[in-house]
Amino acid sequence: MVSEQSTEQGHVSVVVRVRPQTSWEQESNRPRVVQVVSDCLLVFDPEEPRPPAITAGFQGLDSAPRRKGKDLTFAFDRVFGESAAQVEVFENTTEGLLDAVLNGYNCSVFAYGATGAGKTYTMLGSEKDPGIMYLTMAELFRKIEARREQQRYEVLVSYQEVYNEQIHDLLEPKGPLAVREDPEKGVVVSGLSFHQPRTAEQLLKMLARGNQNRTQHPTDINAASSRSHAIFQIYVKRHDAIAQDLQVGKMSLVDLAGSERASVANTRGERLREGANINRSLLALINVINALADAKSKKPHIPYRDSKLTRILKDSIGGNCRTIMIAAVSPSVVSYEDTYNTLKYANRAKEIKLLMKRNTLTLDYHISQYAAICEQLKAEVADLRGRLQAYEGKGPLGNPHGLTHSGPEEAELVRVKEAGFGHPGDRETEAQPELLKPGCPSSSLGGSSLKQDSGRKPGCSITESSGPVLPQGNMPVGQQRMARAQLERLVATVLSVARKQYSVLKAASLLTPDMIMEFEELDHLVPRQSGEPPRAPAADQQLEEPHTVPKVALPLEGPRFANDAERASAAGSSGSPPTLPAPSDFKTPHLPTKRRKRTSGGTTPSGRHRPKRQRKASPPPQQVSSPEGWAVLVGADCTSTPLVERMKSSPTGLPALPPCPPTVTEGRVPLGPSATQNCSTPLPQRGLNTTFELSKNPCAKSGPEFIGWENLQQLPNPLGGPLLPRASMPVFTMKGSSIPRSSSLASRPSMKRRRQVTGSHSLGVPRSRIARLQGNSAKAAQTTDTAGGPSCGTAWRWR
Ligand SMILES: Nc1ncnc2c1ncn2[C@@H]1O[C@H](COP(=O)(O)OP(=O)(O)OP(=O)(O)O)[C@@H](O)[C@H]1O
Repeated sequence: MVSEQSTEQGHVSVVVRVRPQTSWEQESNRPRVVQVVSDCLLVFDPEEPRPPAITAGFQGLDSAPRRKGKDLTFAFDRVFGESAAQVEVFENTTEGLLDAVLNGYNCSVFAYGATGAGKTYTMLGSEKDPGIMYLTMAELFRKIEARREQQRYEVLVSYQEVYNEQIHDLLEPKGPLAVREDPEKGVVVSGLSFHQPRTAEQLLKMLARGNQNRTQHPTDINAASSRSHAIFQIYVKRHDAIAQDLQVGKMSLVDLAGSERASVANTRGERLREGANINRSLLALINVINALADAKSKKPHIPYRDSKLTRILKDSIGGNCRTIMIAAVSPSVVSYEDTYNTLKYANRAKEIKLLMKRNTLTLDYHISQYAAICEQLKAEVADLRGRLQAYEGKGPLGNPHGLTHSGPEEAELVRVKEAGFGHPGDRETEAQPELLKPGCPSSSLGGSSLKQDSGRKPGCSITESSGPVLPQGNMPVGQQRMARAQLERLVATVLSVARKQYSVLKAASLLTPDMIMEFEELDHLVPRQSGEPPRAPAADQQLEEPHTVPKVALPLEGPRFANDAERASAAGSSGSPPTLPAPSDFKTPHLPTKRRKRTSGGTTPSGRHRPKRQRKASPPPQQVSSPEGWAVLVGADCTSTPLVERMKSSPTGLPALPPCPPTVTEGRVPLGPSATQNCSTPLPQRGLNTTFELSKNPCAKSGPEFIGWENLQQLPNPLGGPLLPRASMPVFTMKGSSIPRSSSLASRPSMKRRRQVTGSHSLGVPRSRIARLQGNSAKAAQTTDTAGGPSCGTAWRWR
């Protein structure tokens, strides 16, 4: 692919070279019809008396206007008189193009003129007096040598002729070659050989050999008349060591066959046919020149296809090609008409406009990009190797990831690390894996959730500050106790603030039943969070070996209290922080009714409108077997409540660390009453063990300190069954205020939707990475399936 980087405008340069008279012209004392006035001016057929020098051998020139001078003045870019040396012509024409060729431009030099006008002499020259082709190559090699340190060049040459409308390779003669146009390469002569001369001397030999293959035949005008158009092309490929680009310049040196008049050249037979083809192709060239000169539009029709010559030279005449036309003329009156026509066409060619564009192969840009990509891939491979070695070094044999537990959480943790989140140098992703705690769902580790540090669900990282918390699976017992102590202090602080708020609101009579309920919940939950020693062995086991905990139903809640006083007494005796003062105006019997109304939408007893609960995405709540008994409604999730919003906006600025409800499961299928709650109640027929598991979080515990607000938090069963408790309804949630107050359950569908979205989104990031690590992808996928919707942080975001 060739790109065009820079352009230059200009016109075709036209120079005229007047050859010296031949010996027989001198002997015949023929009058001159060309007078060189200056380096740029000549006068054709000047008005001056000429002696009648027509001899008997040149009857064909009798019609030449000897007496009647045209006296036409032509101006060209350069005019070389009869005494001009080859080097002078070269230095004032082709040499100026060499730099352009070396910089990736196309250039061409044509020698145009009548037969015997000196075209071949100018272009090829002789061994003693080499012409432009040789001088060009010699200078080209010299320039390349001078630039050797900056750039690296390669030179290729080809030499072909167009004879009788057929293309022949002059350096490797074979059959006629076909010409075609390649959309990327331009004009291509199929089968044309390219050669790489190392020195100018090699090139000179090549030219001599090629010229021997060129079709030449003597005519009356030229004893060595070239019967073909010779095209010598030089390709210069430049490799720039700094810019890493590749530029290819092409120079075409063309020695056209001379137009001839059969009557003058006295051609017959084959020579006559040759002359006809020569003239036809030259006519096509003239038409091309005229069309290019007359081109007004951007895409004029140029009749390149009228001849093989013009087809080959399509990209070497005007346009994107610095072009120099060397018009060779004879000064003798014998070539009066030919000289006149040549000067006219040369003068016409001056009008051809050029728009030179540098040819740069974009391939080299790709190569430079490949180099960068290779370096990037190398770095990535090295990084992956290092991480793999780190995993292998940590873990026991057969467990390359250093996991002591085979639970899904570790697999998830590994998956996240493998997904690149722990990439060195990435501060955000470096820190995130440390925030991971076994039990945190996979979805919380996704890209989006990683960016929202605060989005982790409470309990996933137990810390008073924002410092990282090591996964408990790897955390020593001492550290776990310290973390727990921090949690207790934090919860105690939060509880204190809540109490103050409660008192203020109560004094201002601003408490609503929902708020009361929420404070009650807080009061209920906090003691369990705030450091009560775990009672159930399973709970301790969860802390240290969370992945060995079997999936069991949650235990029953603690004993019920008949009233607030009893509840407060029980809480105080348990050693937990004092509970909230029980609202005296709290009427427990009202709440079931209120709940029923709320679930069906409409208006609450207080007159506020409550949105209708969206049951569609919510799993069916567990039916309670007995009105007196509590079943843990694990489907309740951590959703936002106004209390949290108020606390977040509290002047204390304390972080609202929400307690965590018992672990929820993927399906959010409510857990049936456990044996300790109601041994006679059969468990639901659905696969509880596959859908429920206990949270490692101490807040998941339920026990004696659970304040019996059964009536307050009973919810109507949509199936018409007994009322459902919402004991596990979280107090601190993260959702925005758009969620209706006290609508934790109502927000469950949205939570589920959010979880689904989060899960898919977050998993989308690692998935592509995992694809590279086949050995772990299946494990990760399995993890997602088995623990995809569990407890903490699945869709939790701090807002
Ligand atoms: N500048 C010059 N100085 C000396 N001799 C020249 C010069 N130009 C041409 N000649 C001589 O003129 C004769 C014809 O020149 P040349 O063969 O180059 O003509 P031509 O244009 O190539 O003719 P044709 O088209 O038939 O091939 C040759 O003998 C050549 O040596």
